[in-house]
Amino acid sequence: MSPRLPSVRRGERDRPAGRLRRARSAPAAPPVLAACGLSAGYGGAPVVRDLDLPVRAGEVVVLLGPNGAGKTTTLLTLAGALAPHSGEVHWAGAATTAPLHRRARAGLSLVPEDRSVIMSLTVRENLRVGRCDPALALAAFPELAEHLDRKAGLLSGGQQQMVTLARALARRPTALLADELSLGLAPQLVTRLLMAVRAAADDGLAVLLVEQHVRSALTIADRVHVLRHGRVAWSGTAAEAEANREAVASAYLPLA
Ligand SMILES: Nc1ncnc2c1ncn2[C@@H]1O[C@H](COP(=O)(O)OP(=O)(O)OP(=O)(O)O)[C@@H](O)[C@H]1O
Repeated sequence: MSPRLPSVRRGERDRPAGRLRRARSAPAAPPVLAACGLSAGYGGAPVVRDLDLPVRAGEVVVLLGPNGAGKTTTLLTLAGALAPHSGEVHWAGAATTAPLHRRARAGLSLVPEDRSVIMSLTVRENLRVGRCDPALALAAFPELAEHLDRKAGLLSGGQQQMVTLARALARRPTALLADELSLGLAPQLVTRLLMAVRAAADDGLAVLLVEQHVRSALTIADRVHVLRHGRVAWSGTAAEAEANREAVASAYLPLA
């Protein structure tokens, strides 16, 4: 999918950014999850290098970048699905090498790029999988209530993604890592999913979001990192990203 560049003109405020993003004035808390000098990849050569990326309780950090920049690799390494080549992942203030299932038990929720609903199960059954509290899932997405007895395979892509996200949120995680929630979805659904993520962050969840849908992601982001060729090419607050759209967009351009 082609990246959607942040091309909104200043002053064009047809999105609910101001309402979705909470005011942040408190001093920075220690991160729940952090990449510290992290390099990672597949086999010998690292795909991402020297990443420093803290994610704090109550904030949404968005990782942007062109195809192949290393966003998913970063997410998988932070989640414990990939071992770092060098550097460390810190969880709750200490370095961790725990695998994904142990990080999940400790409060990390990963929403991978492929919607992980079980198609042959009903929505109700999906919402009971993996220490999930169905009542919490329905609190996040009340619109799923009318589909509880439908097989997940019969839902639309957006509804399936709601089930995936509802389940992830209903495990009461302390950190949520989500890869391309918006992939292939209509803008209205993207907004709905991102609003649920923002609400969870406002309740204290630490969120790292990989997104191609830049404009939507900026509506809920607190901080933004742009990856290019496995390195951070640009970092700043969401307000700075909005004010420096050219700098952010240039990370998507091919090298001269
Ligand atoms: N399982 C794998 N084995 C080997 N190389 C991989 C594997 N997965 C990804 N890569 C390579 O690592 C690089 C970064 O991929 P990654 O998926 O992290 O990028 P991305 O920024 O998430 O891209 P996209 O936006 O296209 O999903 C790419 O060159 C990709 O081909």
